[in-house]
Amino acid sequence: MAFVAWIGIIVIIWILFKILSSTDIPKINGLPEAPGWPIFGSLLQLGENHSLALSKLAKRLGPVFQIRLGNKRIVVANSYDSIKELWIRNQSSLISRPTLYTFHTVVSSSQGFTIGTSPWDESCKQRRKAAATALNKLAVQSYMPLIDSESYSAINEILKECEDGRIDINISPHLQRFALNTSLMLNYGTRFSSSFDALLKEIVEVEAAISRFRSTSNNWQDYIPLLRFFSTKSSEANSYRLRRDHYLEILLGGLKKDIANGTERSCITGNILKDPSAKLNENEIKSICLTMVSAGIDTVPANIIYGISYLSSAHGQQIQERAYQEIQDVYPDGDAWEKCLVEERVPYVTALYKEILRYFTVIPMCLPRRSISDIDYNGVIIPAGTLFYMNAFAGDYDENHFIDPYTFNPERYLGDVDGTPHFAYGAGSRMCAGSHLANRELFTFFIRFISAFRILEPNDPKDAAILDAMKANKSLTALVAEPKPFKCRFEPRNKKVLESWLEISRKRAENDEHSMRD
Ligand code: HEM
Repeated sequence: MAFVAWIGIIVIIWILFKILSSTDIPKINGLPEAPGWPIFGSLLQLGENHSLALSKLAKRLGPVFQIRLGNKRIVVANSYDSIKELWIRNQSSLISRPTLYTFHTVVSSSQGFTIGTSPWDESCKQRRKAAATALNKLAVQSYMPLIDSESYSAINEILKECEDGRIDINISPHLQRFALNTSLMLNYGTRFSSSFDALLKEIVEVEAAISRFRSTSNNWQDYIPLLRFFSTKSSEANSYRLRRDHYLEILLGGLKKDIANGTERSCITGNILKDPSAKLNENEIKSICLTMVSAGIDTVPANIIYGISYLSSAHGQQIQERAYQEIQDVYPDGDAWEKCLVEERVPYVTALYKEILRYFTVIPMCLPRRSISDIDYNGVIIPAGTLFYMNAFAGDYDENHFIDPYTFNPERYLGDVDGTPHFAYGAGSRMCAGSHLANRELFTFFIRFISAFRILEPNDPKDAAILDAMKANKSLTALVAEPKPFKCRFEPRNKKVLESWLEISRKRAENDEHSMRD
């Protein structure tokens, strides 16, 4: 009898073990698997820094392997070639996105999903199309006056604060405002006039918090349904959702009022709202607004801030001098300030921002995908419905593709460059829709900044920037890297000339303002 009882207990334990270790997709035959525990899968091994932990596993298991996180089975790609194979050659299969509990059920329950978090369906297709039209080359050129006035105002503020390079300053607030204003102007035709505006602070804080709910490493309840009963995350996420709803209402309400009064600026949402043929309903319009506000809010400033942090170092100063010389060679008469708005003709500065994008890869674990059809990967059949994670940081530091990847070297992007220079914008069918706009923002900013200032190390060495991309990230569990605080000095190269450039941009912004009101 006792023997039968023991058998019964063993069978129950075995069944429980099987249930707790089961996954949405069964084990994929032929693909290496990372070790894991019942219930948790590999969550415990991955810790806070998923990108780094997965890179270490890849050394043992090879560039592509399967991993179990709670009850989800995920295929992870960790090398340049494997990402290209899966994300680009199989892009029609990898066109969808998964829905994850925290972000999709709690954070997004009122304003809908952003484009970047929407599974592929007819509505997502329409929204992506509308966003892509509003972000194509021609459209982006028409937004350059905004980038002109926003970069003018950031540089003007820094000039006022820098005391000709004598004091150490923290430039983050100026650059966050630059990026946020650009997003808000593009989307709603509105802007903040001071870097310390309360609503600006609110938006930056809430978007950063929501970015943490979107990370692959911070939300165990996405993978372990049992935790949803105990987690305090849901109420936290809910409170950020309410705060976000509040400012989105203010922004959209303001634009609708401006349209009613005929005082609106030309902007993406305004154009959609006024276009009777746009086949988008209210929720889809809100989704696009949410996408535009959130997409560039942390990614663009993170790249600019990291870029400046590197340039302030001893090695960065050599890079600055080379960039300055190259700008002088193309524009010997000092008209780079103006010409950068209409053309991208300084290859070294283009190479510089590409290297910033690669070196800092501010979304180290790219936004997740879900496959909609089977994929044959080197003879292994990965079934439709599988989750895919791109370890973009690992791809961008792949020694088999990039020579000396840990060295910051813009020259790697001079001359003939592969069509996929890096994975900072992801890749394939759902690659970043705003990459052209972001590139233009980065180019304009660095041309103007390097023409305006010598960026120098701080007087106090303890405020110096950290140059290792991973170590310089304050928030490893967030979706988007957050630069750790640092200070540097800005010495105007030629104050008189700089003031004359600033005056031209200021006058132009003022005229725009007047012609809009007339
Ligand atoms: C340097 C700045 C930026 C970086 C590093 C960046 C990076 C990314 C990445 C990694 C993705 C996911 C791509 C994938 O799954 O393969 C993405 C998606 C997206 N980004 Fe960006 N982004 C930036 C700026 C912007 C801006 C300024 C906008 C628009 C105003 C924008 C709009 C979008 C949209 C709409 C998607 C979703 C695409 C889709 O799911 O179909 N991004 N971005």
